[in-house]
Amino acid sequence: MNVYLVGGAVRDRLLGLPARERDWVVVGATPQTLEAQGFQPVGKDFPVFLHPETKEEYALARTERKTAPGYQGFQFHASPEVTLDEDLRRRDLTINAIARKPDGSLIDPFNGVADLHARILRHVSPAFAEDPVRILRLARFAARFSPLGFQVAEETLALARQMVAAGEVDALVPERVWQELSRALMEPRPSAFIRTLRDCGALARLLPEIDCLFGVPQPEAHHPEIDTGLHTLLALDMSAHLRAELSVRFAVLVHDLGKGVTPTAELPSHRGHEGRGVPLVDAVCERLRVPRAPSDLGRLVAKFHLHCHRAFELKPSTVLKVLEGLDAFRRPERVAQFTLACECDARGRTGLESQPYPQRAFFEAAYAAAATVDARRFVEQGLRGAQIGEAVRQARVKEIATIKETRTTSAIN
Ligand SMILES: Nc1ncnc2c1ncn2[C@@H]1O[C@H](COP(=O)(O)OP(=O)(O)OP(=O)(O)O)[C@@H](O)[C@H]1O
Repeated sequence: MNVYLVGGAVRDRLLGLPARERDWVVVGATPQTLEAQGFQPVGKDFPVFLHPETKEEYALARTERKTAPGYQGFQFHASPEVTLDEDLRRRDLTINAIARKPDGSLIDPFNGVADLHARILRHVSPAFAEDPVRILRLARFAARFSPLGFQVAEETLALARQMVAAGEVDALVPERVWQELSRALMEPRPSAFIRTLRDCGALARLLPEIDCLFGVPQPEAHHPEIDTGLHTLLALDMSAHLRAELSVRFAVLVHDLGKGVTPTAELPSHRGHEGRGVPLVDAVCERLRVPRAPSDLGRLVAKFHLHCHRAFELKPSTVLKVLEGLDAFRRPERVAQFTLACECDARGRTGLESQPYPQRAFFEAAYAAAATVDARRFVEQGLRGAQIGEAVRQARVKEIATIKETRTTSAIN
């Protein structure tokens, strides 16, 4: 049997990037041969084994054939007769289909090295069309590698377009879409994921609420970039620039969905878009089965982002209402997440990328002050039931008012 290093580890080393997980492909072996050598089988769908010591993944060379739409519709064929070329042929991109022998020499039947040098994301073979998740992977690699100058090959985009037109992406199960979307959001340029999906028509099928933001104007005075879709992309890349966690990036993606349903007669103004956005965020989250933390934050940022921008104009009681809306007194981490998403929104505008966003510190300080109010004080004073809640609220408002005053005074000084 022969063993080759494949996939991301080979690609990233050629790009001079830090090493990540190593995947191996085994040619000329049976599951029994590997098990006899101490490899442990993992997963029931794939012929994959763990190395007895390194615990790295070794997959038997395999071919696969689509039998039905969707995730489960694949038939794998792994046998000692499957060649390395056959295994590489069913991989997604040429840059992911380079193998390295233990002696360091490369086997590169699909010219992945040339595409690495030319900075091209190109599909390996027509087999690409058999699994629609490859479109999402393509877009995700664009999000990762476009800062290095990578572009999607025209022929790959054309193939992706055909797949979308044939209804292929409609068969994707929500878990696979969310898995790719959530990974793509964590890449250095998440906007390239959305752009690639848009370029091949997949965005309209998977995230129509985002797709319809493109071409929707906003007031130029607030948004020099004008287009709502473009603003969303700028805000998203800002979230990557500020190294935000997943929930924040997802919230940034969906914060302006309400602008997609503004009545035409009201454009370019979007009065009330926050409220209109919430049910759309719900729809996306339900459809893609988005986990609780990002979906909750997405809803909250859609609903309250203008409050954050206007922090200094708000009455202390309104600041408290926002904090309560965030459930901040039980979920304190929400304050930093919410305000960071709002900063990405504010700085995700052409020419305003470096502007300061003091609203964040203000909200944090207002929360910290309000959180010092201790209900026990009012119990000791003899208050009962609803009276306690009201006293706590008033004390919190007072604390926030003090913060507001100091912040305003220091701004004047
Ligand atoms: N759906 C797929 N279709 C075709 N090939 C795939 C698919 N998923 C994975 N591969 C192949 O398996 C390899 C390993 O997959 P994996 O998802 O670990 O990505 P990777 O390229 O190692 O990148 P990452 O850096 O994200 O781990 C890929 O490089 C690719 O060759």
